[in-house]
Amino acid sequence: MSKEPDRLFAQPLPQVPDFAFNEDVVRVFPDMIKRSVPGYPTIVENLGVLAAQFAQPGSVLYDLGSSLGAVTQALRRHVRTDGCRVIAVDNSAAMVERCREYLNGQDSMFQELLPVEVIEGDILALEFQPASVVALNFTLQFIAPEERLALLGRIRQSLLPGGALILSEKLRFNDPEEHALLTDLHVAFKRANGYSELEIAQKRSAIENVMKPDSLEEHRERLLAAGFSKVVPWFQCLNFASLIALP
Ligand SMILES: Nc1ncnc2c1ncn2[C@@H]1O[C@H](C[S@+](CC[C@H]([NH3+])C(=O)[O-])CC(=O)[O-])[C@@H](O)[C@H]1O
Ligand SMILES: O=C(O)C(=O)Cc1ccccc1
Repeated sequence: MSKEPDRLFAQPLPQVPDFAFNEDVVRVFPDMIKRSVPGYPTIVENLGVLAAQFAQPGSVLYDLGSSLGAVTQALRRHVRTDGCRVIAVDNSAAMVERCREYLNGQDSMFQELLPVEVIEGDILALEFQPASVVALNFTLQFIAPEERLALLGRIRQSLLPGGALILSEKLRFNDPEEHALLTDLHVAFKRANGYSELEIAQKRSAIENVMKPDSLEEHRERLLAAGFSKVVPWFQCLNFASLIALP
C-alpha cells in the first residue's frame, strides 16, 4: 500500500470542502487512517481472528466500505473455513481501483488466501447473499442517519446462524464531560502523530457534514431494533469502538 504521508490539510484552505473519498484521499489513506483512528491497526488485525470464530462453511464474508481492503485482507488471511469467500464493497471508484491492485499483489505473496470479489457499488443498494460475517469497519458513520436502521435490518436478515456483524465506529457521548474529555484526548492522539493544529481544525470542518457518529447506546438500541439478539463491545480506544452484534 502507498506510504505517502497525509498532508491534505496542512496548508490553509480558503474554504474547506466536504470530505470525500477521492483520489487525493486514496493516495494518503493508509497513513491518514493510522494517524487518525486510535486502535485502528489492532482492530483490523483482530477482525480476522474474530471472523474466524464466526465463519460458516460455504458462506460469504462481507467487507462493507472496504476502502483499500485492509479488513478484506485480514479476513482472507485468518479465515480457514471451507468454501468461504470475501465480497468487498465500496462506492468510491478511486478506492476500488487501488483496492483491487493491493489485493492482487497480496495473492502473489501469500498462499491459501480466501477468494475475493471487489464490487464498486453503494452498500445501500446491495442484494445480500447468505453471510456468516459482515464487517462495517468505520463505514456506518458515513451513511445518512435515516438509512442506518434499514441497512442493519438487511444485514441481520442475511446473517446465517452462528454468524456475526462486526461494527466499528467513532463514538459520540451523551455525557458532555465524557464527550469533551475523549474528544480532547483524540486531538492529543492526532497531535502526537504529527498533525498540526491547522490540520486538525481543517479536517474537523471537512468531516462535520459527512460523518455523523452515534453514541454506544444509540448503536445498541438500533442493532436490537434491527433484529440482532446481543451486542458485545470488544474494543474501545478513546472515542473509537468496535462491537460484535449476534443474529
Ligand atoms: N454508501 C456507501 N457504499 C459503499 N461504500 C461507502 C458508502 N459510503 C461510504 N463508503 C465507503 O466507506 C469507506 C469508509 S472508510 C472505511 C475504512 C475501511 N473499512 C478500513 O478498515 O480500512 C472510514 C474512514 O475513512 O474513517 C470509504 O472508502 C467510503 O468510500
Ligand atoms: O480524523 C478524524 O477526526 C476521524 O474522526 C477519523 C477519520 C479517518 C479517516 C477519514 C475520515 C475520518
